[in-house]
Amino acid sequence: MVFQIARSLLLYRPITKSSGALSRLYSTEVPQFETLAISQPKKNVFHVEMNRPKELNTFTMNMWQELNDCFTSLSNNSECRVIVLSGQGKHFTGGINLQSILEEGTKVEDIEDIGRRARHFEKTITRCQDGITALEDCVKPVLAVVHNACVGAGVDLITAADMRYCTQEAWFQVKEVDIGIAADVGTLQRLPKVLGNTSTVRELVYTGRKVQAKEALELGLVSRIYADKETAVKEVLDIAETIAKKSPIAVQNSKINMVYSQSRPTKDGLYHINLINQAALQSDDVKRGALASATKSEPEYENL
Ligand SMILES: CCC/C=C/C=C/C(=O)SCCNC(=O)CCNC(=O)[C@H](O)C(C)(C)COP(=O)(O)OP(=O)(O)OC[C@H]1O[C@@H](n2cnc3c(N)ncnc32)[C@H](O)[C@@H]1OP(=O)(O)O
Repeated sequence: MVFQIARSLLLYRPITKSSGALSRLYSTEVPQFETLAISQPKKNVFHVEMNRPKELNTFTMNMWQELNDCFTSLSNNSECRVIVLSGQGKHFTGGINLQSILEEGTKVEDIEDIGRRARHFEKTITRCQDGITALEDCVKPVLAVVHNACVGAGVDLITAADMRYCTQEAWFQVKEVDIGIAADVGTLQRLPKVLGNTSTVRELVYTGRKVQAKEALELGLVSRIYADKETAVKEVLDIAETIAKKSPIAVQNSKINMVYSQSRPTKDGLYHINLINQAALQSDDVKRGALASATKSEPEYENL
């Protein structure tokens, strides 16, 4: 009986493309970038590839900005439910472009006052931080696939992703100490949470030693190791597809709450999800999901 009522409710509310007010909020337009390539290999699954293979996907000022623009845009793109992030070419990334960091230094040479020079760097560092934090702020899950080198800023980047996978020849290096800086775009804050261990993190941060794929798996930095990049991308796209078929309300609110809860007391996190679910429990997705579970059918959900 319950299911008959639920079914009739659903029949009167067919799935339509977002329109009217919703379409003003959510765009399906996919912007183009110089440093990133975006494709849609599966329904509701987007693939973002760092696209500077000749430069080993090293981070320039433009790339930090484009990462921010890209993930902000996909967060608001209703067609997109899950994002897979990888790098084109030989390595996932060689970290910050060393030329670009030296150039940033020369930009302040004409500014005499230290306070004003500092303000210049404040803006630069914020721009870099925002490029990484955009992955965490993006309400769609981000699944990173690392092959070969993942150096410096690459570690900052993947620790802001939801899940990490790698190939068997992948390696990771918190290398900032070797270029004379304290990591400032997220590794120091996020890696301890990812690994659940500050002793190992501090060792990696202070020594800059390389972590091979096997150790990365043991430490919990990655969830799985694949034989090669082609297999890794294919398998991770399949995981992404599984997620993309779930309720977008459930998946996205889970991410929002997990990000919110990661640096707050359990009680605050519980209150936050309580507030979210006061509205979300009234969503069509609950009716569709419950009905599909009860009838062992495949639910379809409206984009979000
Ligand atoms: C406000 C800022 C916040 C952000 C901070 C971020 C900090 C960081 O990311 S720290 C880490 C910086 N990156 C490095 O120190 C990487 C150093 N490079 C390497 O470890 C290796 O080159 C690498 C593993 C990436 C690749 O090794 P492979 O054997 O495959 O190639 P190579 O022959 O070493 O390099 C090929 C050419 O690429 C140039 N190159 C490598 N990395 C960078 C880089 N990060 N920036 C600019 N150029 C890079 C390398 O010099 C070679 O050039 P060439 O000799 O002209 O062929």
